[in-house]
Amino acid sequence: MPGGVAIEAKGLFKAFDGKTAVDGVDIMVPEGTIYGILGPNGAGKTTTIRMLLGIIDPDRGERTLLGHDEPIEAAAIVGYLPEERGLYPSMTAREAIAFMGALRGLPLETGRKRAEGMLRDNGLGDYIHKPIKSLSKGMAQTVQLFGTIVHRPKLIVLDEPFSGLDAINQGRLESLIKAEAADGTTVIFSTHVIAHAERLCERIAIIAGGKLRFEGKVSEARDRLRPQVRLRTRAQDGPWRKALPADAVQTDGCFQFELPRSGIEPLLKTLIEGGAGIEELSIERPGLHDAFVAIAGDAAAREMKRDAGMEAAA
Ligand SMILES: Nc1ncnc2c1ncn2[C@@H]1O[C@H](COP(=O)(O)OP(=O)(O)OP(=O)(O)O)[C@@H](O)[C@H]1O
Repeated sequence: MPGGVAIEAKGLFKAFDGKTAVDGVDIMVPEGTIYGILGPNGAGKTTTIRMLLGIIDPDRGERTLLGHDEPIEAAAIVGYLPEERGLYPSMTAREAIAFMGALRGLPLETGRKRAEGMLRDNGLGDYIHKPIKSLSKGMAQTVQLFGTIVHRPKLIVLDEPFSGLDAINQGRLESLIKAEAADGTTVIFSTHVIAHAERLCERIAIIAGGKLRFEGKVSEARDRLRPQVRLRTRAQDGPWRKALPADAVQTDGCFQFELPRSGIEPLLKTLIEGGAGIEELSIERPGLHDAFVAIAGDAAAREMKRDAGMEAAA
């Protein structure tokens, strides 16, 4: 049913051995959209995903997955890539994919045919009958992803799917996610890299320290900040300067300030009439990174950067 809700969760709470991991997370994922769960390592993303899927039960809160109050009942129409990757090293790429499909109820023969098609279409045709242990880490991860979606699930859930992939394979994965969503599949993924969510997602949840900091449209998150104006003038001073906001910052001969509530036109009029000589003017809408900092704070944004840096160095 297009226009429906694939996942709805309210007030999810989970503690392990008395230590709170997730505290009051609400999530609403419209069908056929791409949804991101953003947060630094240890924020509670995996625990949230496990609760949404019914792998673990929340201590408090409710969730509905594809219309099921018991999420595990929807398992056959869900594809889940866990954060811990792993395939049987001796299985061939084709068998690994077909086997994962069979676990979700797909006949083995159908799985094998689809596996061959997916591997060929993605430049891995030579590896159909090769064992997993002969593949690179990125290739093995791609094979596991194919195994996750071979039964053509209605909902794809990917826990940190970009981790461990190089830039080219990350780009391929982004294209695959977009293609699945264009076909009407709902995709939800967790990440500590804001750029992936910014490029792909319609809606996001920002989680830090187990708490939900934001849930809603990416555009709503970005609209929490005022657009930024950059202005370079030929004249350095004049009566027109009084028209600039008091907190305008001047760096390298460029003024930077938030777009005034009155808009840019009254300011432009004063600059033009005052002979300031406009050499450069831009009005930029803040990106998701700036919105993340405003919502979750500098410390959480620094943790995200650190996590991404540690991963690149690994
Ligand atoms: N089974 C468990 N037993 C005990 N503590 C757990 C368990 N699962 C998660 N935790 C704790 O809950 C907190 C949230 O972990 P979670 O794995 O959900 O975070 P995350 O955002 O997915 O981060 P990461 O990407 O590092 O896994 C962490 O402090 C973690 O140590």
